[in-house]
Amino acid sequence: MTPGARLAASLDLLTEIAADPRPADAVAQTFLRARRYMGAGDRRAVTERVYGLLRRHARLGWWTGDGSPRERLIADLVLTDRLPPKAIKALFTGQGHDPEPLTSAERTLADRLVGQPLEPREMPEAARLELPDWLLPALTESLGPDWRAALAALNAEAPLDLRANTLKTDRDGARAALAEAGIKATDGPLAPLALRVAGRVNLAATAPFRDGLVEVQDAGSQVAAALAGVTPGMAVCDLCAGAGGKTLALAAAMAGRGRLVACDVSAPRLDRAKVRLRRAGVHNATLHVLDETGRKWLKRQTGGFDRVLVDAPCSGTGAWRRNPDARWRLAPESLESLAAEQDGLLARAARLVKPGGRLIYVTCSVLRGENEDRVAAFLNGPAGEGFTAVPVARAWGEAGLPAETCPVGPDATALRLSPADHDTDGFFVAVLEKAAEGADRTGPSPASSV
Ligand SMILES: C[S@@+](CC[C@H](N)C(=O)[O-])C[C@H]1O[C@@H](n2cnc3c(N)ncnc32)[C@H](O)[C@@H]1O
Repeated sequence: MTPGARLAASLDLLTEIAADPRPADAVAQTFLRARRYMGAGDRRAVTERVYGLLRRHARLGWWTGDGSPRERLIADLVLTDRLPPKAIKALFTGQGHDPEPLTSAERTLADRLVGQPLEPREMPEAARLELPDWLLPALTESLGPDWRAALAALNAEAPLDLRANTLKTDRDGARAALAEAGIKATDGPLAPLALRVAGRVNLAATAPFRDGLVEVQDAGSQVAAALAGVTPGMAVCDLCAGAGGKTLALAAAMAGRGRLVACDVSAPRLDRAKVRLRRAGVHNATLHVLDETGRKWLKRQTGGFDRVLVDAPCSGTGAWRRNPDARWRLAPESLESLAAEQDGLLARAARLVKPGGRLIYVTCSVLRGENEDRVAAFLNGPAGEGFTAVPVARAWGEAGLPAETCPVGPDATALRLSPADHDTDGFFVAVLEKAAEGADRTGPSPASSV
């Protein structure tokens, strides 16, 4: 494809993303699948341009007066690529697959932006930080004094992290298999099975992926799954399993022994999990769609599990690096309904935990209202009766994670991971233990330390 044709394809994809309620990566996947003629370099160029435009959405919107995808692209070529208007005109020829020539308004826009910075001093803070105005207070309150750096890191490109599948290999074995497939991987942060791949690769086409030696999973997500402290022989329920990212990690920790149940309200997501579990060589997992029948089945499992993982539906603010468009799809009402859903899931999960067992609450949100506040509400309410928060450092050690890498002190009862501080996606994890039968339940209020 010519450089102009790549820009035209980028515009088509951006326009489709703007019109589609699905997340950008799902739209991009469909878009690229329908264009098999595009080579690897073309795909990379188009994806990089479109994701760049999504990461600069508010700033380009400020300069163009919330302009069309075409105006934003023209502004991006001037403000980010620093192309002079003459060079832009040479790309927008209308010939072959190039975009249509610039209109006179578009020429004026390009001329006006020459020499301007992407982020001038007078640009409002929310636009500079690529945030909806209404979300700024909740984010600054949740992220603490370094919130600017935290937000900048959440808008950077994310690396590709893999988890070595211990049902089939170990980290060195996976690394060697990747190297044979031409992929260089280094150790990822915090998680002992994490491998980090430099640059963009077509992992799905490689033998180590097809043979189930590695799975795609952010290192922070690997830590969250590890903190469940699952061991072979346990009964484990992954209540919001989705496409199985954490289910796979739990299965590997169980080494094929014990009972693993993966539930979700979404049948298509569980279908994707089924494919991944098969590829990974997992044979001890059963999947349950939580429709009416599934819910009735689950009710009969009361007190049946050593571990129940609630990887709750959330705002996804911690995963903004991977889904830069997600920030514009959030609404204040959705945060309220998510909190209610999270409370409901915690209550449902609590009933499934055996005495002496644990409930692990995880989100990929950085917002207090979905994290510490939900855990405190649970522990202080009737559903959390008999539960206490386990210190993270204890759960860390029990999970076999090296003590020297534990990011929090001995008393912390919740873990927050972030791109700025830990080089992972943003995650929140709390491990909540149900008192063993006959245990003394008196003691300090467990919620006070969350
Ligand atoms: C954060 S995602 C799970 C990601 C998955 N655990 C992973 O690691 O790949 C949250 C999931 O919760 C599911 N969900 C939403 N409401 C639910 C409910 N009431 N019960 C169970 N699952 C629910 C969603 O369909 C979604 O798949």
